[in-house]
Amino acid sequence: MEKRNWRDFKLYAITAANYHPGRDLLEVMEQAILGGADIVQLRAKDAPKEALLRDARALRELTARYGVPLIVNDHIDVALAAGADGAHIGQDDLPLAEARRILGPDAIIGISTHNLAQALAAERGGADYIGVGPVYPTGTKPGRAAVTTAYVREAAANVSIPWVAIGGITLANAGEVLAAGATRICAVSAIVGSERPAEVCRAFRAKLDAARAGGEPGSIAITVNGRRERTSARTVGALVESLGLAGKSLVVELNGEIVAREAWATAAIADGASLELVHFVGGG
Ligand SMILES: Cc1ncc(COP(=O)(O)OP(=O)(O)O)c(N)n1
Ligand SMILES: Cc1ncsc1CCOP(=O)(O)O
Ligand SMILES: [Mg+2]
Repeated sequence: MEKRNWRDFKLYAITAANYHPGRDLLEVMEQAILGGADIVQLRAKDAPKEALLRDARALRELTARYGVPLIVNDHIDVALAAGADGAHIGQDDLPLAEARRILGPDAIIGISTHNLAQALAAERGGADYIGVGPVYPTGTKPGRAAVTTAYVREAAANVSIPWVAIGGITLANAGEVLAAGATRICAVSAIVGSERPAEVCRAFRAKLDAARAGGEPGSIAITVNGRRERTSARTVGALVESLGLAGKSLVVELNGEIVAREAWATAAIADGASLELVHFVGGG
């Protein structure tokens, strides 16, 4: 998969099958991607290796279809075997230099950090991105002390590689995390534990976009009715919603083809897409 622009990610979704019993992992993660998650991590702490590899391969296929990077948590061997884009390691996992040696120079390697000294060490050591957290206490990693938004502020002021705030982040407190200087958010339970992961992701994206409006990382360039615009929407439905046209009498043409209303929710918009939106006003 192409690594182009992966650094522009804004919304990082991590798997956790325990939060969606009875629902398929791929279905949940596809919903997250359709809602605007632009990087996906496979994290399954207790899964046997065989099951982990099976899920990694299935997620590889799914994420490649949407051009979304796939990261595997902890297991460098599974990341390699599944052809993932990279791996995420923690302070107690395989050292960064070893992970880099195994995965190679092009792999995306992320590291968890809990204070600024760790963040600066990760930066010096050649990490591609840093996790900053847990910002709040979270049932996904019970017993871990929260670093609070104080560390988010420190990261915002001092870290120059991409970094993502993680831990206990929900739609209710995301504003506080963004106000502390985060421009990227990672969530597990808030996304995959929701009945409607796509809606939650869209709402996170709206907050991320509102916090840093205009040509920000994660947005794509599209043409709408002849005008060049940037958007974080990845489907026709999300675009229509973001333009305040949901529920209106509308015909949508995507790259010269009319998109049936039933297909709006899944019709993907890629960078460079051209759309015509014809809105019928009044009538009768
Ligand atoms: C994006 C991101 N940030 C932090 C973590 C946590 O990694 P780690 O500290 O190794 O803990 P486990 O996830 O392995 O329990 C992460 N996975 N992803
Ligand atoms: C994996 C991880 N690392 C730090 S906090 C965390 C869990 C985040 O999960 P949630 O978004 O459900 O709080
Ligand atoms: Mg780990």
